[in-house]
Amino acid sequence: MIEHIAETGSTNADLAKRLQSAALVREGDWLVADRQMAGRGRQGREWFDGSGNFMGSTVVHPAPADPPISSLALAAGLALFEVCQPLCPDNASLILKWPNDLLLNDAKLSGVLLEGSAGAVIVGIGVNLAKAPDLPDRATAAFSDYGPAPDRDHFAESLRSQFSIELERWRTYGLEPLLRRWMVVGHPVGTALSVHDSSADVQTGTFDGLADDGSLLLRLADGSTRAIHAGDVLLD
Ligand SMILES: O=C(O)CCCC[C@@H]1SC[C@@H]2NC(=O)N[C@@H]21
Repeated sequence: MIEHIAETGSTNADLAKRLQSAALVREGDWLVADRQMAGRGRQGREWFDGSGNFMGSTVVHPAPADPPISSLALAAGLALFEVCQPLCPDNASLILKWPNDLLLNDAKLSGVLLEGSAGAVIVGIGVNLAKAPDLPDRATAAFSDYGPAPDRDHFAESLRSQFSIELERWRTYGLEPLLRRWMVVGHPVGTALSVHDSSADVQTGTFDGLADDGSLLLRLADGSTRAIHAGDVLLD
């Protein structure tokens, strides 16, 4: 089920509140907002409130036999990719940047924020359908830069359905097929990139594939490889 809300602070915060008050938040259900006045991004950043954009959150209740929870980030990215790829203009390229940002012609089209709450994981997704924010530090894109913006409600329904499919695959078949698909639609091996962590440390190198748990393998200048479990990746 998709619940619509006209205006809120953050759909992630709304679901966290419900989980903390022991309200039942069912897996597969989504909360989608028309406006977000305090949208949250990764690493403490704000998420732009773009009217006509998709801004929504859902919940995953981890089961004991599930793959590592951090790998949900990759499953969410794949769901987004599969929904957005058919909407892409022919003259634009769409790739996943680790772990789950979509880049449309190298500019950020969408973001995913995973937050833990009361034993559940909240998966919040924002997609620039109708408007991209002007950001000082990175290029952004919206589908509307290339043609008419996709219908938000139709998009929400496609994403709800595809996310359920990816979640089911993640649970049933584990990470191996997911990682294989990610390698097809993500930035290629050899891509020069830098990883910025929350303490402002920067590591540079080239992409050397994904480890079995979904972490990013970074090849450093000295030829050694380091597994990156979290951080903000910028492609050079
Ligand atoms: O920084 C990122 O790339 C992640 C952005 C995630 C934004 C979405 S919009 C819906 C949900 N509610 C929030 O407050 N944030 C997420």
